[in-house]
Amino acid sequence: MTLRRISNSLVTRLILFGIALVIAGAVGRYFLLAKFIREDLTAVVSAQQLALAEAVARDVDYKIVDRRRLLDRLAMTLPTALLQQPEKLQAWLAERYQLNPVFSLGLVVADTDGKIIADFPRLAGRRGSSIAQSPDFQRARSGKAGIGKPQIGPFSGQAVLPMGVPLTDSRGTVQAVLIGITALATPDFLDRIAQGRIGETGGFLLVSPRDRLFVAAGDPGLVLKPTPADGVNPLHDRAMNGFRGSGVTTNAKGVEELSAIVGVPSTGWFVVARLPTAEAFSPVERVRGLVIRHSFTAIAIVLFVAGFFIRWMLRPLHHAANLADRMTHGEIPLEPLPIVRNDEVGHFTQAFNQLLAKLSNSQAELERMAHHDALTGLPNRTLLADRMQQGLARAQRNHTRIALLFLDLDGFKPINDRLGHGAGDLALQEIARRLSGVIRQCDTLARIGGDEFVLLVTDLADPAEEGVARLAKKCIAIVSAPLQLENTACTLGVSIGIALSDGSTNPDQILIAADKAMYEAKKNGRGGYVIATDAASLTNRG
Ligand SMILES: Nc1nc2c(ncn2[C@@H]2O[C@H](COP(=O)(O)OP(=O)(O)OP(=O)(O)O)[C@@H](O)[C@H]2O)c(=O)[nH]1
Repeated sequence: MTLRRISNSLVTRLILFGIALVIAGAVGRYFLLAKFIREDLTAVVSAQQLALAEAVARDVDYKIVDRRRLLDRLAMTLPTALLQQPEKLQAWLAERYQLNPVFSLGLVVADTDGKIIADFPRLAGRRGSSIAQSPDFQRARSGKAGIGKPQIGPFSGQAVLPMGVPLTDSRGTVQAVLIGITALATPDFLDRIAQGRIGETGGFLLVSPRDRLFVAAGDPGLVLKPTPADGVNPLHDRAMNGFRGSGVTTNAKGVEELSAIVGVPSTGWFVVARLPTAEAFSPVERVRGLVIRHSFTAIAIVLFVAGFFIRWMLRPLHHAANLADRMTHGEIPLEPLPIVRNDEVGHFTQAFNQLLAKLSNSQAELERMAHHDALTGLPNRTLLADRMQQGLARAQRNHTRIALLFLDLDGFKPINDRLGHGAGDLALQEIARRLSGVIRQCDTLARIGGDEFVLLVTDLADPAEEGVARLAKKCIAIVSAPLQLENTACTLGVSIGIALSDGSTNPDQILIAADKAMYEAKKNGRGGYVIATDAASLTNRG
């Protein structure tokens, strides 16, 4: 099979069409399915992230509020008289600290000048030092309680969160400042941020927008580091400006993340629950992989199964085309093709068979027209020649003789002239019918001209002359019987020339001899017959 034939093949085209459909379906599924799943996952994962961030933010808020309340209570209950008695103040702080050590790096009291007058637990160098320059001290000194900036503590060297509250006398005058300091790494403080994991690679961040730094993070290296500059992470920028909610963004390290942002009311901070989209949307990639693998499977099915199936479906068509080819080349006779199935191929084969039948009928009709006279339906000159050939051959083989009776009507022209051509046609048909009635089945009556008929008689029994003479008389009698044409009685006659042959002559010779004899009969006065006398010469002439 040549490449061209393969490329033109219906099977090849159907298979390619099937593959194209599979690929189109796969591409559609690859993009649409992935899009829908990603959208759905975004909604689901965002809701989960928000719930997680919400829980963590509430936890952080609770711990901050708890500390602030404790600090406020301590400030209210601290007797101002102790401010003048550092040792007692120190003992008072120790007692409170031991009762509730949430301020892991201690409680500190500074006088109005910023000098630390008591602290517990004691840290080297803390007592006696000045924190006058600290904004947290200054805020509390001015009468406002508040949460300070997360920072590295100057005495502990650890990341800490200071909280300050003013100590006032009965008139409301600030007498000192009480500061509680919590190490950010204190257990059960921000550890849900530091240790919390979302999925395999996600986690939490705690951001202070006021201070533009990370308060806590899953990555310890980020703690107290400044937040990214504006423009680096669009979602972070929005969060810094007050946005709370979820979205997909690319972080400072270039990783795409799905992040949910929830505020911590007591501090103005916000918690970020983040999960890289590569992990959040991993089902999308799995679905894509699945679609691609299934597409290959589908293509394999189209190639192997559909390929065989289509070949099987079209095999009858292929077979029918082969048979039709062979019929065209004459290798097998024209005959109906087998109808294998009642499908389109079967329908096509049936239509072909009907066309073939119609062609065969037309061919048979043409054949008949080529060998018969249209007016009378009798064999014409061509068929007569063929029959003569066969008759002569048989006579020679069987040592019998044949006779050719050349009949020319007498008085036919006047019928035409008087009654018209139509009546003449009717007369010719009636004569043909009458003559057909007197001949044997094996003889041939032909019409070879206007009013000329030839009767070929084979297998003559001896004496042949007597037999043909009887036949000629019978023909003369039957033709001469009156005719009724156009309600007019008419009479015709016939002159007959007869030639006999033993089979050694050719058809033309015997026809010429019979024709000549017919002219003799005409000359003799019409209505009779003449048997060619030069039968010997007919016999002998080659
Ligand atoms: N109606 C009809 N006439 C035909 C047909 N073929 C030939 N003829 C006519 O038949 C006539 C034959 O002429 P003739 O042989 O002279 O007729 P006739 O009167 O029998 O004369 P003789 O044969 O000499 O006895 C002519 O007028 C032809 O035109 C035909 O198919 N139908």
